[in-house]
Amino acid sequence: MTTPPTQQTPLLDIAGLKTHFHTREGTVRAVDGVSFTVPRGKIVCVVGESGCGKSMTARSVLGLVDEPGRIEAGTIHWHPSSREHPVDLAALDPTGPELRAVRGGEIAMVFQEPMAALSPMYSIGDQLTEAIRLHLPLGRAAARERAVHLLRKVGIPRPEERMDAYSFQLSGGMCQRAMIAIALACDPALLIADEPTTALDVTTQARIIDLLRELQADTGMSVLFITHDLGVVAEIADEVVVMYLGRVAEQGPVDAIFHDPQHPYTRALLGSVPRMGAGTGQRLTTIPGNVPHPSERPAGCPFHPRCDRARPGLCDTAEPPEVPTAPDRRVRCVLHAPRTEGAPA
Ligand SMILES: Nc1ncnc2c1ncn2[C@@H]1O[C@H](COP(=O)(O)OP(=O)(O)OP(=O)(O)O)[C@@H](O)[C@H]1O
Repeated sequence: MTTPPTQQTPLLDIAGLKTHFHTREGTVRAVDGVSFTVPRGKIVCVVGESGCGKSMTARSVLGLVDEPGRIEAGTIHWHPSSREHPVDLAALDPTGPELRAVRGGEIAMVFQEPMAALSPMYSIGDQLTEAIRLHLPLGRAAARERAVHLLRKVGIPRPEERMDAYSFQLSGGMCQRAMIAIALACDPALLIADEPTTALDVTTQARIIDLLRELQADTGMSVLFITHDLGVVAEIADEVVVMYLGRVAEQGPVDAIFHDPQHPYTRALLGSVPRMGAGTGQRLTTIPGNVPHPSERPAGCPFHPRCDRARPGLCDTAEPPEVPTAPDRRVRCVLHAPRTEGAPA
């Protein structure tokens, strides 16, 4: 029996994903039981402090986890409309042809450092044309025409001339636009953007965010956007996944997360950034301490040593399950866990 995806079928469905690194010092549980979905035509932002496992979650989707890391458990169901059946990307050989075809063809990725991601040895046009011809059956002239069209689409002025430029002749913002053009070369159903604006100045950052929003609306693709910056989340997200130490602390629609954060970690993150319209007298707070290394995960809820609402004897003993608090929201905190003996009212 065939099951073509409907608009309600998630494009990407990550369930119980565990990606660990087996090092000489011990096991680093970088991603430790992450579950969330990316709906069709939506922008999902994964947010959290450095080291929470955001990048490793994204890299796991594409089989780009470096040694000694590997996916230990979980599924990553991928169901674009071009496929009748979903495929579990976690079960594919990361170096095999099936995942290679998905990478860059059905799912594209842009990274933080556009200068480093582009080769200084080849022109922008050559790199773009190669990306197009790798996945589409186009001749040289047609691929070049598509390349110029893509450069224009990502807002690069005089695209015909820029085809011959090298990355070192372009600004950081222009390089990131070129990277986005390469990512769009094959009309991906999903674009994974890992901190794509972090290395750029604030004005350029805002322009790239606008561009990604426009491209998403224009093409209908989904975007999985990795960032530590809640300002960026507010600008671009439809849905938000808040990660802490390899797990999802809270997830839900962007308005709900910003107006009614339910996990103390989300509240603390929001308390550390200025809010628009809140005036000049607003008090910003910092989250005490640092994210522990995953190999030194605290017992119980991993956030409890930094949490202003932690209950001794409860939060430091058992980690609460992730529970729904609304049809489209989930949170992993004892404050929202089903009542158990000894739990706070
Ligand atoms: N090759 C590796 N060997 C061992 N541990 C690793 C390796 N790569 C990443 N890690 C660990 O995995 C954890 C998660 O890393 P990840 O890059 O996903 O975090 P992140 O939330 O994306 O942070 P950042 O914003 O700093 O990139 C970190 O504690 C990191 O030290």
